[in-house]
Amino acid sequence: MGREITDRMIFVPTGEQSKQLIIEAGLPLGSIDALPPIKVIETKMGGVTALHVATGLQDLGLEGLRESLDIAFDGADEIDEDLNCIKGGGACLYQEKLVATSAKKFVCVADYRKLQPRLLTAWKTIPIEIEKNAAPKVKRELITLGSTGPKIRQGGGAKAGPVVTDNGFWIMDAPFPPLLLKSDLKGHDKGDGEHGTWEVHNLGRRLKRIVGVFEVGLFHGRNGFQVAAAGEEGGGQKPVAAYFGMEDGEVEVRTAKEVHGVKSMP
Ligand SMILES: O=C[C@H](O)[C@H](O)[C@H](O)COP(=O)(O)O
Repeated sequence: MGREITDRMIFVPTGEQSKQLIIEAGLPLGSIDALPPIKVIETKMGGVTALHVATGLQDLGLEGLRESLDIAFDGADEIDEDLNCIKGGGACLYQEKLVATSAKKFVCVADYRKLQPRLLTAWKTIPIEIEKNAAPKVKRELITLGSTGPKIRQGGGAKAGPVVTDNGFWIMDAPFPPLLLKSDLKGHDKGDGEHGTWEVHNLGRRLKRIVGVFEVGLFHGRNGFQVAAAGEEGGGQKPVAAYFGMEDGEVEVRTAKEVHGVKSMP
């Protein structure tokens, strides 16, 4: 893509690292809270004509709507056969989820080691962003839900004490047994933790309900195709496609099988 095209695009980062990459490449930098308005309205106030774009105070008055991103690209720590993802290995999960769900299409790019039949196969923990005062309570609840030995991520040699995210929160890495897909569910096991097993979507929703949890590093539920088919704006947490760099240098592409419209899912 030449400069004549990229200069007319806006690049929105998912964290500090990608922000620096965009700046260093000289690409137009945008921000997720400043996407262009869908329409510009002209109004008169006190005889003065003003262009009311869907920004700032107009948005607080819920009068404006912003454009969705056309496409979001990101990596993942693990991806299963249904394109559910674990993200947050680099502690950036919230902004990544914000960008993915603001994009009509989220495309995942990863190497072959990230592709596993089920989540929590090679990557053993779910990164969960938490408010630090809630850490003991969140840990207790995670253990109740079946997590064995959830731990607050430490900065190691780079920082004394816990890793602090871009949002000022901590990361709790929670191990769980490998997560089931909906197609795995049979008999009495609903994948709701009762039999020691969780289905991805069930666990993602359950973790998000814990008070003190800011965001969960499971990307599950709908993809962008399903959001569009439901007549909604924006995107889903799951990628519409994943590109895997294989060991032999080839690229394997997996595209989302679910394209039907589904409402009221994350
Ligand atoms: O917080 C970090 C993100 O979820 C990354 O996308 C993920 O950890 C994969 O990173 P990488 O492609 O560098 O292995």
